Amino acid sequence: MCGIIGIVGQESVSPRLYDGLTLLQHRGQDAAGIATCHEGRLILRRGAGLVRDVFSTGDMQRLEGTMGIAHVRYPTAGTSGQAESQPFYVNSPYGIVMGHNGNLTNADVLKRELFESDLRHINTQSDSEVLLNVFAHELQDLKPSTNLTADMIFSTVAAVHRRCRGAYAVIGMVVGRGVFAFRDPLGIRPAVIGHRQSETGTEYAIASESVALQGLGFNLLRDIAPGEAVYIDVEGNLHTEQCAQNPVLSPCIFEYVYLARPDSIIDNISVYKSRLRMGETLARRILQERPDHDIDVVIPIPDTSRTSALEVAVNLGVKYREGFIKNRYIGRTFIMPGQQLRKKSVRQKLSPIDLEFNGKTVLLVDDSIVRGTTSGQIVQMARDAGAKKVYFASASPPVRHPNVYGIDMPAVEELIAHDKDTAEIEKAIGADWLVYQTIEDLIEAVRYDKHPIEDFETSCFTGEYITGDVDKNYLDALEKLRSDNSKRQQSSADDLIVL
Ligand SMILES: O=P(O)(O)OC[C@H]1O[C@H](OP(=O)(O)OP(=O)(O)O)[C@H](O)[C@@H]1O
Ligand SMILES: NC(=O)CC[C@H](N)C(=O)O
Ligand SMILES: [Mg+2]
Repeated sequence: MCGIIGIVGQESVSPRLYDGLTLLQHRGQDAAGIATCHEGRLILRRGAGLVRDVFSTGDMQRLEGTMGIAHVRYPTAGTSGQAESQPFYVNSPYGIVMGHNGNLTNADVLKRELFESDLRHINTQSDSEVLLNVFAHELQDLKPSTNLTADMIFSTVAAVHRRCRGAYAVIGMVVGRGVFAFRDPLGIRPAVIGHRQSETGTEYAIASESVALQGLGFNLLRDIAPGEAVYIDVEGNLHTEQCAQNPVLSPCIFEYVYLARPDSIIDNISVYKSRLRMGETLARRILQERPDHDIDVVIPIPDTSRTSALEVAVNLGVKYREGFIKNRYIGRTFIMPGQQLRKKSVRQKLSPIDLEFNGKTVLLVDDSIVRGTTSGQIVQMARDAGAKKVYFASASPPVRHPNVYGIDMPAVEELIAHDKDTAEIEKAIGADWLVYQTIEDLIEAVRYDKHPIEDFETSCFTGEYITGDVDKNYLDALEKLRSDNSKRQQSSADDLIVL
């Protein structure tokens, strides 16, 4: 998952793009970029690091213009360095920049086609550069005149849908012409559009999550529909069109479990409320398995599990206590690159308040157990703080399968649950008792009350890949390329080339 944002405004957009990126920082901590357009020129600044580290005051002054796009990156392809930070740029036709959230599952085939038939060169390992070049090729293929129309953008997106597989929520800008955005035909990754009235006219913004629009003073209009494209021309006119043959809204359920901020609304569902309901269904399950439990206190593992843990406590009728304090200067652990860094950061990030553990039977609640990096260490920390017994509950089911749609969990062996049943995982993380949410309850908690979402992308829990093109060969190749081990080797290889 990455974060995307774009604005067509009446006044300078770069300060707002910057602020928007900080509101989307939880979606990507590795790299950031902003591209603006001023007097027919493109201004682009991108680099590795957190938003606050990438842009200097001087950069912000240079990023002039009333139209622009921006991106925060959490890589799922290629490396995490500056060269693959986004937005990407191609100079023809018109000059296009693009930022992408998601992951293409047919990037290799497309890359070959681009080279052999479309005569385009891809210079990185990033699938997003592939996506931009497919877009540019298809737009070029329309033999466009100097007058770029909304219909030409829509025909191009329709062609992108025909060629690309996987997940893509995209923000792009055509230099001097306008900003466009689109979502893949399954709407796996989120994107919303909002507007605001300024003294001189209407401004539009598009972002991965509504929290970014809200924070910038835009009113949420709606989600971009799966398969739909949106184009806001430089005059500020909004054009929209459905560009897919058979769109079926199937958002990634992990957005609700962990990825998104709780104060966002995705596909008309409040992430916060879905997490509260996850707590309710999890408590129901706990009571089914242990009607006569002896839990003294429910303790969340900050940050993301707080909302669900609160509702677990309320529904069990047990005290809720903040037993771990989070160091506010450390980011999200799960999206850090490399297991060593992730492991080290758990103890730097969380420290226990001993008196909440001492002599008590505690129920620790987390939103998910993926590699088990957090849960294993946290159970030990609870014991070291004097807990009598340590129970553990996960607000989502066991993560047993790689994700190929924009979450970097490529190697099945790295997932703690891949070859274990619940009793074995319980043992591996050192808990006295472990309970998981079921997939049925998770879906019920997110969908709630007959919400019209037809399907969810649930592959990391179920192994069912909704795009229908992910088989064992694909997963084996992905694992070879992107497991922690191979990434370590790749980055040392990169260093050699640079030297
Ligand atoms: O089993 P693991 O591989 O450890 O992954 C799961 C953990 O990682 C995430 O926390 P993270 O620290 O990334 O972010 P948060 O502060 O938003 O909870 C998630 O909330 C779990 O706590
Ligand atoms: N997590 C994402 O959305 C990643 C986008 C893209 N696949 C990249 O690696 O840059
Ligand atoms: Mg967490």
